Amino acid sequence: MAVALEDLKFTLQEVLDTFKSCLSEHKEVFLEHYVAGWRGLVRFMNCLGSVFSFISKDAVNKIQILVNHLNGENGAHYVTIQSMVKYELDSQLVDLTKRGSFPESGCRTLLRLHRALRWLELFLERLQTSTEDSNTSVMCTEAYNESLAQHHTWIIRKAAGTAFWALPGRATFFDVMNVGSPEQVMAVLGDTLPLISEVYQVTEDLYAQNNILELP
Ligand SMILES: CCCCCCCC/C=C\CCCCCCCC(=O)N[C@@H](COP(=O)(O)O)[C@H](O)/C=C/CCCCCCCCCCCCC
Repeated sequence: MAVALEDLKFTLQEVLDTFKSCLSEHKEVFLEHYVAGWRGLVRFMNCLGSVFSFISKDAVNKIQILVNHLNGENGAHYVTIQSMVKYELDSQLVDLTKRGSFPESGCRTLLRLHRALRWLELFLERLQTSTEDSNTSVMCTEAYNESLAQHHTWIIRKAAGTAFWALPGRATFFDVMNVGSPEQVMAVLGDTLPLISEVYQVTEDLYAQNNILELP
């Protein structure tokens, strides 16, 4: 039986390794590794239960759009996020003010994942400073309200808010990360966070310089 990549067992270490290989020495972000990082995260979410499947589906859909660009005839332009942005803007392949001809542009699709990466950064920051009594649903909701929620419709915010209450407690959450004791989880989080933050910031700066942070 064929098993989808997203259904394989998650280890946080793998995601760490993927984000490590995301940045070139010139701070370019390799799209292939960026997408692989998201695939790892979706695997993690799939371990948390079917209540998250509407989120997972959207993420998988966006990952697939980017993979299609990477594997398409213009794939050479999609090696890094920088080359993708330049190519799509120079070739006028991006809807800049309202949705129209290019609903699957790499720039708008990646922007959605990029905003979600900010949620992840904020959530992991909270996890890293959490204690045994901390509530994962509260941490997740706070991180969401400070980031992604601002870009979502009321109905999505409600659905996401409801799903967050189904998150397992901190101990189970750490188990699913599959890296060992809580101390080891903290150590891996300490390694992971700066990498994720750097990838986020490089992408944010690139989008800001090109004035494409609000693509429809
Ligand atoms: C290291 C381990 C700890 C944390 C692991 C977290 C794993 C999270 C994995 C995936 C996160 C999902 C990313 C979701 C991308 C959402 C993109 C988006 O904003 N899409 C909306 C806009 O798209 P367009 O309509 O403009 O094309 C779309 O409307 C969204 C639909 C689905 C709902 C999205 C809710 C996002 C909640 C993100 C938090 C996930 C919480 C997971 C629980 C751990």
